[in-house]
Amino acid sequence: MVLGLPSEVAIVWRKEQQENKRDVECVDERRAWKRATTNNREEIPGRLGLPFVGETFSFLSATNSTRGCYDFVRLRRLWNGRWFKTRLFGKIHIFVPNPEGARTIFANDFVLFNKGYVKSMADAVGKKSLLCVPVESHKRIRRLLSEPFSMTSLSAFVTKFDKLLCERLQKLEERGKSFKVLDFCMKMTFDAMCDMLMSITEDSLLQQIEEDCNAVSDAMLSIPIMIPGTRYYKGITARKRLMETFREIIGRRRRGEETREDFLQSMLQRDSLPPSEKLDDSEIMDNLLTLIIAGQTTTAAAMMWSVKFLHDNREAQDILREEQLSITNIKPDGASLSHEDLNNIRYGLKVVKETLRMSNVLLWFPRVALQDCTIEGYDIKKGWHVNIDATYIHHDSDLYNDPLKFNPKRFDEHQKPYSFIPFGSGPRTCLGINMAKVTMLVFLHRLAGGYTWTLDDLDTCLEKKAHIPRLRSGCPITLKSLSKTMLEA
Ligand code: HEM
Repeated sequence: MVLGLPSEVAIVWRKEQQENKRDVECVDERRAWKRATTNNREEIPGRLGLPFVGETFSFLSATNSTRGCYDFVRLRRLWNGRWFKTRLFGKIHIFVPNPEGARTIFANDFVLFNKGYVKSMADAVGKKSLLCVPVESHKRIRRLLSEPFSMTSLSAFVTKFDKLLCERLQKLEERGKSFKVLDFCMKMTFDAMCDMLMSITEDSLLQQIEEDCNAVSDAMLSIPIMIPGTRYYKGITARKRLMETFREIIGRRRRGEETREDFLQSMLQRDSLPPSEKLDDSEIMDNLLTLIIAGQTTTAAAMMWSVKFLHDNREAQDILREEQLSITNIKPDGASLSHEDLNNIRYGLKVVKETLRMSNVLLWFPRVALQDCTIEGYDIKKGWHVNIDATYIHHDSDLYNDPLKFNPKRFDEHQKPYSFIPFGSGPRTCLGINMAKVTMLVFLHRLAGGYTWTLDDLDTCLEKKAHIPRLRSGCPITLKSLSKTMLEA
């Protein structure tokens, strides 16, 4: 296979996964035949390897390669069929490959399944984080956090994000130099989120918070030993600094020295309400940190993939551009994008969905079985890790015609339930789903509606040691304003 041509699909394993599908189906057929003829309840196949170690080294090796950690899953499926088990870091893992299995898990979240408790994660983001709290607190905290993320509450965010984006894109175009889309989107999403959450706009403070958030994020899946120099140590120290900063801001607001219209203010306004209707300070602070970490890298990676996919698919890019121009052409020059305008970006929304389907920002969603149970006829033991394999589901040719093709129009039709799950589903559905969508829509609107771009590095390798698939190159592009492109044409 020749790599690196612009017309090619970005990631090798995607293509290979598809090519391997027939082989995987053969393995599945043989197993189905065995099941039918022997009348035995079949075990999930797979290699557990040595106690504790299992296949951990193969997993780490895939994670450390430019093919990304999903390559580990792809290969095992090829050997074992669609359902397989493996042992990683001492725990048995099952990868659940279909919408029916996904539905069973989502529908029983907190009852039969829960997120696995990882000590380093709770230490880093905090025990009161949505990612770590038990079911009773989760319901309350989630309800109270949700309101500022509803579509109607995001209007102010849309206007601010649009303004910031326009300024920064214009500067980059005027400079005329190549820049990495990934870095640009990481900064954009981080700055916009800190503004929306706590009205922080000062550069030096933003930089400090970003560095600390990155350290916390790195510590989330590290070995929890407090030795100076380790990822865990750096993360915990960064967390302390962040909590101090958040505490100071909360203090200033409480003393009336500062009032803003932002997420934090809306939480503090509940101070006089009964405990069930408000968050305490540690809940507020842990979740401020959680929102930044959960929202920044995911959204930025998706934005980067949209640029790559649109570059490789000129037809989709042209349709998208036409739609954006039809919106800007009827607005006064320089007018901001309103929340209502976003409702008219219909093709753009399909581009967002297709980007999320193809890029699988979160490759799989991990859960632990709280008791013995069955999923799709397979016995699952208490303590096993069951991973909803969104990547496989999103590339299954039984669910998506020609799944490797970037084809936003496929979303003209409704998808089968649980076959499109980039934001998960059930009680743990992504809290930032609306924010992620509007961020991507505004970005696509301004980028395709104002510029053309060249991709300056055709390398399709993935970043090493990353759990979110991102191009190793960072997707460098050079912008040209549409007016200049038209003059030259
Ligand atoms: C394209 C961008 C995004 C994607 C693909 C994404 C995806 C997801 C997924 C799949 C889950 C559920 C995981 C599971 O079931 O285990 C999730 C949870 C979550 N997301 Fe997002 N997310 C994105 C952006 C955001 C943003 C912008 C925010 C916040 C501002 C955010 C905050 C959260 C939070 C707090 C949770 C945990 C919810 C809970 O456990 O109740 N996400 N996200």
